[in-house]
Amino acid sequence: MIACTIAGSDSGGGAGIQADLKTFQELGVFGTSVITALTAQNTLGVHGISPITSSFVQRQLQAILTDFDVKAIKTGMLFDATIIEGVVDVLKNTSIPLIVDPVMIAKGGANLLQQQAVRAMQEQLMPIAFMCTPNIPEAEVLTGRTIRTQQDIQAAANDLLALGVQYVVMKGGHLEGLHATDILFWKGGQFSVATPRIDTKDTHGTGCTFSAAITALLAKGFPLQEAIIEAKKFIHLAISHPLHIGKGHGPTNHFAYKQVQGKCEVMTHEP
Ligand SMILES: Nc1ncnc2c1ncn2[C@@H]1O[C@H](COP(=O)(O)OP(=O)(O)O)[C@@H](O)[C@H]1O
Ligand SMILES: Cc1ncc(COP(=O)(O)O)c(N)n1
Repeated sequence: MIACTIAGSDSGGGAGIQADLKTFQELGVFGTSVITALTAQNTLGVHGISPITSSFVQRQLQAILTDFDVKAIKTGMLFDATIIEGVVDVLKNTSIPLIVDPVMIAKGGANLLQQQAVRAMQEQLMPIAFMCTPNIPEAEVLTGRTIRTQQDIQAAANDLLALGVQYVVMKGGHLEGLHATDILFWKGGQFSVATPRIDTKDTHGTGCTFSAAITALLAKGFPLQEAIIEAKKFIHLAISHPLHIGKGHGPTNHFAYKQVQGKCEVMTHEP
């Protein structure tokens, strides 16, 4: 099985392209990659960004799609509107499921998406996406809402569905509570997955890893809700077995899922 990630490189190896490829590999999927930007990054923060031109992003993507039978594609850091437009231009005529992780701000505060690019994400990328996986701050930017309550989460998900994306996973890592709960929304329904919240500062790359796991599992042919449950196991195990690498917000442990053979309880709820 082959999957593709379109994202930024994290020299520190915990997020971006590197997190995606490690996750694909651990889940038994062959990973291909389109790099949108280089970041000089470690667990302490982003120390520089060098974007790739939109035309070279397109050239990478075309090289992959003209040769490989790619079963699912994810996007991460897209950096600017020209890159988003270039990616949309290539992907709009394919039927490969596209999972959009609308990466905006690194945990250390650096901007990974220019503000002027939000509109391109809303108006061009979302209509061709199968799924998007915003965290709460990203959902706030994409919808212009303040999100505090369950009603706010539902309203924001409805706004995103109205942009044309078929499924929205609202990630709950930034909310408070005993559990980290993520909710899958579609027009007319929802399904949630939760695991106990872990008290840790090693959360660099959690969002990239979770969306990469969903992408890999969809590429393998998992039904959607099972892919979400298994991806939740992957990220929970990656956070709960920290590697203690670096001096800042450490990466998650991509080895953990395979090492414990996916053993992890996920609470599910479908109202
Ligand atoms: N402290 C934590 N304990 C357990 N799971 C977490 C924790 N923080 C985040 N997660 C999970 O990691 C995934 C990524 O979520 P989130 O941190 O919200 O995304 P992002 O990295 O994009 O900010 C979600 O499945 C979320 O529920
Ligand atoms: C190149 C790159 N892409 C994405 C993230 C966001 O990481 P997170 O998953 O922690 O939000 C990052 N820090 N760097």
